[in-house]
Amino acid sequence: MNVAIAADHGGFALKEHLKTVLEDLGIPYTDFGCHSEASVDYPDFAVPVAEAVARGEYTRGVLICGTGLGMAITANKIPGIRAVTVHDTFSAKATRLHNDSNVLTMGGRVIGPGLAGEVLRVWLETPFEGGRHQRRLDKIAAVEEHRPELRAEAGDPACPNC
Ligand SMILES: O=C(CO)[C@H](O)[C@H](O)[C@H](O)COP(=O)(O)O
Repeated sequence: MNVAIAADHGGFALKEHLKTVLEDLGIPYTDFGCHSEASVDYPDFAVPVAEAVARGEYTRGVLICGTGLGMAITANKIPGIRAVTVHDTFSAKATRLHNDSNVLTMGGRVIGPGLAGEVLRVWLETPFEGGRHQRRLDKIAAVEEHRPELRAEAGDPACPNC
């Protein structure tokens, strides 16, 4: 397990705290920036982290902006990325069990450091359940790959022309 972490200015302070949580958990990480509260653009940080996770260089990505939303929108443009914005531990557990999410985003203007650290810990420690959930992830991958034959094989009723 290793983690790529990044933030924009709205998430900088929370990123710094989450790095201490990763250190306490003994999980190695790389900080992709930013390195201050000076205004920056979140896509410039979401894309390198998402691409590094998609290439398999990191097991998981963690992206923090003001809300977590811009980071998630951007990261989900990268094939193979399942980025989720999560601010509670129930969803953190569920999205790992069911979605095998590989990028977690949070908002530094939304959540405090204590709960954010707990969300991160639960998200990192919960395994993917597989089974029926893998079938659903296969359908997402088929859409992402623009491969209607995969959607047809998967019996996707939302793809009537497959
Ligand atoms: O992308 C976002 C919203 O979906 C993030 O919260 C950004 O951090 C935010 O938009 C930055 O806003 P700012 O006014 O430039 O600080």
